[in-house]
Amino acid sequence: MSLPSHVRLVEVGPRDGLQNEKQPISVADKVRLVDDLSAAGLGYIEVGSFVSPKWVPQMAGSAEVFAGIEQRSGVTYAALTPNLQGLEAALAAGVREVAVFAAASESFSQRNINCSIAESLNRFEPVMDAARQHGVRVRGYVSCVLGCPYDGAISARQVALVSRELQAMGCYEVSLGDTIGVGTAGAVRHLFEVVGREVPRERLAGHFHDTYGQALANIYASLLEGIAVFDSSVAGLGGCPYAKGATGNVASEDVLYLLQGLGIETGVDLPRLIEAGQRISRVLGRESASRVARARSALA
Ligand SMILES: CC(C)(COP(=O)([O-])OP(=O)([O-])OC[C@H]1O[C@@H](n2cnc3c(N)ncnc32)[C@H](O)[C@@H]1OP(=O)([O-])[O-])[C@@H](O)C(=O)NCCC(=O)NCCSC(=O)C[C@@](C)(O)CC(=O)[O-]
Repeated sequence: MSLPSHVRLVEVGPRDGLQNEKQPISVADKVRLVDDLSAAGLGYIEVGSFVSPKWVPQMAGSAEVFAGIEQRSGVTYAALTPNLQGLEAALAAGVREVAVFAAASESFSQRNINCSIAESLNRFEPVMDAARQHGVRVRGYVSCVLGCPYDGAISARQVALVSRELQAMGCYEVSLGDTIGVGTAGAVRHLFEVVGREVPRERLAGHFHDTYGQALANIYASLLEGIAVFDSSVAGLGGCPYAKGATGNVASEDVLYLLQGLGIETGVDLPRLIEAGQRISRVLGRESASRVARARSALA
C-alpha cells in the first residue's frame, strides 16, 4: 500500500500530556499552550477533559481553559467526556467536539473509568444521543490495544470488537491507543489488519506512547497499513495515571519530522511547534522529551 500524501495530527498534549502532572499548572499556561499549538498550524487540539476532579485533578480547570483560548477558525478544540455529566459540562463550556474512551482490557477499564467494558459502552449511549442532538461530533478511543498493564496480552480481535461498537454507536473515528507503549511494528500491522475488517481504515487513528521507544516505528507501520491520523503530544508530554511507568505520547515534533522526511503534508510548522514544546517544558521545569527539539536546540 502506498503512503498517504496527507496526515492529520491530533495534538493531545494539553490533555493526555498534562493530565498526569503532579504540579499545578495554571489555566494561563494551559491557554498559552493551546494557542501556541494552533499558531503552529495544528488543526485538531485536545484541550482538556470533563472527568471527575477526584480522579484526574489536573483537568479540573478545563472549562476555564476553553473560555480562555483563542478559537481559530478551521481548528477543532476537543475534550474527553466519560459520561453524560461530562458531556453536559463540556456543552456548557461551548465545546463542539468530544471523545469517549473505552478500553480493550477489562482491568484497565475498571481502573480508568470504574466500570466494565460493556458498562462503559452502555454509558456512552446517552452521551452519543445528547451529542447528536447538539450537533457535536464524537471521537472514540480504545486503550490498551497492544497490551495492558494489568491483563497483559490483548487480542486484536477484542480491540476490533470494541472499535466496532464505538463506530456503530456513532463515533466518526476510533483512535487505537497503545497506552503502555509495548507494541512493535509487526504487531501494529496485524492490529490494523484485524481491526480494519470491522472499521474502515480511514476511520481509524493511531495513538502511540513511546515507553519502549517504538512509537515512530509503529507510526511508520501504521502508515503502511493506510492509517493517516495520528495522536501525538508536543514535547512528548504525558503518561497515564492508570498505567504505572507509562511515558508520554510520542512527541509531535518527532512525528512531524518523520512525516516531513516522507514528503507527507500536515500543515504544521516545525520551528513553531518546537517553540511551543520548549515553552511548556520551561513551565514544567524540565527538558523537552522530543528528540528533534533537543537536537535543534543543541544546534542553536
Ligand atoms: C468516569 C468516572 C467519572 C466514573 O467515576 P465514578 O466514581 O464511578 O462516578 P460516579 O458516577 O459514581 O460519581 C461519583 C462522583 O464523581 C462525580 N462525577 C461523575 N462524573 C463526572 C464528570 N464527568 N465530571 C465531574 N465529576 C463527575 C459525581 O458527581 C460524583 O461526585 P460526588 O457526588 O461524589 O461529589 C471516573 O472514573 C473518571 O472521571 N475517570 C476519568 C479517568 C481519566 O480521565 N483517565 C484519563 C483519560 S483516558 C486516557 O488517558 C487514555 C487515552 C484516551 O489517552 C488513550 C490511551 O493512551 O490509552
